[in-house]
Amino acid sequence: MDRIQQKERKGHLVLVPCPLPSHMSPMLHLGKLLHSQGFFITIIHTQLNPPNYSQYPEFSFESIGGDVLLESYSAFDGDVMLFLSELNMKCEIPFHDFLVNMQSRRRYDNPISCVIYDAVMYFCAGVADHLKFLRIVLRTSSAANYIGLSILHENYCLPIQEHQLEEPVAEFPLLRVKDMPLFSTCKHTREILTCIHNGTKTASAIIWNSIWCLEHALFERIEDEILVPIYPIGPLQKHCGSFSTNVLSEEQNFLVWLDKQAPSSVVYVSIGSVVTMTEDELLEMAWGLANSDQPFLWVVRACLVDGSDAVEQLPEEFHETTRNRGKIASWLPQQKVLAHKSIGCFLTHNGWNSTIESIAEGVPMLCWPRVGDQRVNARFVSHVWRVGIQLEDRLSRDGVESAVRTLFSSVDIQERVKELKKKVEISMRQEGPSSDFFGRLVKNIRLKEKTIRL
Ligand SMILES: O=c1ccn([C@@H]2O[C@H](COP(=O)(O)OP(=O)(O)O[C@H]3O[C@H](CO)[C@@H](O)[C@H](O)[C@H]3O)[C@@H](O)[C@H]2O)c(=O)[nH]1
Repeated sequence: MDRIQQKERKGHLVLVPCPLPSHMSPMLHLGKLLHSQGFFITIIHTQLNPPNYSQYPEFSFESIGGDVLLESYSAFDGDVMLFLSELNMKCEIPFHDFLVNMQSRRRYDNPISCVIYDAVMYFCAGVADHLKFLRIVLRTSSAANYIGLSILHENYCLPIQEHQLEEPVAEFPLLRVKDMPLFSTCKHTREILTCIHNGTKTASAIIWNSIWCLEHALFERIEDEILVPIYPIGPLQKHCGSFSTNVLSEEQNFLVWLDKQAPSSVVYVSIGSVVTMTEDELLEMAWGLANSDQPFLWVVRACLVDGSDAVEQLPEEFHETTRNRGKIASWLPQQKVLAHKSIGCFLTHNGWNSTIESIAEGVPMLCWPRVGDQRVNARFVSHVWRVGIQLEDRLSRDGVESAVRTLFSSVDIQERVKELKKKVEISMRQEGPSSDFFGRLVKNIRLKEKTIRL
């Protein structure tokens, strides 16, 4: 039974997640947290990757654009900018109609007090402002990525010359030019970055799925520049540990296998939910793991290698060599895996969720960034927080083997990541920064609600 009864709930928040799985999940976690503070929560979603209603009985759901068909991300050949452009164009009118409809019913129903939307769903800004709804942005990537994108946006001078790649970025020397979060240069890129930035800078507040102890200097820099209150309340997935999803029985088998491995010995390998690799990279990764002599647990999604079943492309000789110490899964409960005592390192593409999940569990990283913000995150992991090693250059079996060996023998890196894990734990405690920022966020929304009612 809910601690707060339905009739006692006050304040109605409309949450608009982006349908990509790694964006959807932080927003749903945020919804759970806000619901625990007595708000009504309505989740707006598209027909693409709709959330599973039965896992969230406490929320209301509204599907917008019933007959507006959205193509899946893969139809855009991995071009996130083209995907976002299409997504925002198709959602704007249905979302407007939904809010107008809610406004006309406001005398009877619990009126909406605020729209909270993923920064990349930038159509929400114009609609909410036009209809005079309070709006707050959720950012699901790092503060460093935000700064990198702002610099790109203001100094748009692509394409970057080859000889500049190793140079530090003048406005942000923690990054080299080649670490900048460049996305595609599709004709909409500039327009999309402008929309995302303008929407963020003019919001009432920004919620960040990041952690004060990791990026406080950057948050201060951003706040000075844009004068919008920032609430770094992450890692959202960790706040909601108690709400963790069920583990399927086939996934349970992998956890049982982990139980049998030596402490801190297993290399966990995953490159997230959308990134793909070539057949050549798959083979180099496989032989690098095999030659490292460490046990490994590897997430090989069905669509990991474009156009064919990735597992079938692994040679029989590889399976033979690693039979007793390697496991391949199509999907795993990643947070549970990272928290397992047998995990010794995470070979990751450094998506932001994976990066903070790894830090939160004190697991050092082998960074193999592919696109966009992953390069920024990898640079911070390897050179700012110094809790990992980056695989530079073309992926090779020797590179993977030698990086795994170096990481397992680096006591410094292991100690630093354990220290960082402790700082994250402190952040999440009742008086810690993440909890404190969350408390302030709730107060801010309640205050604004009152102003709106007056
Ligand atoms: O077997 C698996 C593999 C992944 N995950 C989860 O899937 C999420 C993956 O998210 P992330 O690490 O952020 O990677 P992507 O799916 O690639 O995320 C996209 O969105 C992120 C947030 O904006 C960006 O940082 C990335 O660059 C972008 O590719 C994480 O929560 C993982 O725990 C699982 O639960 N099981």
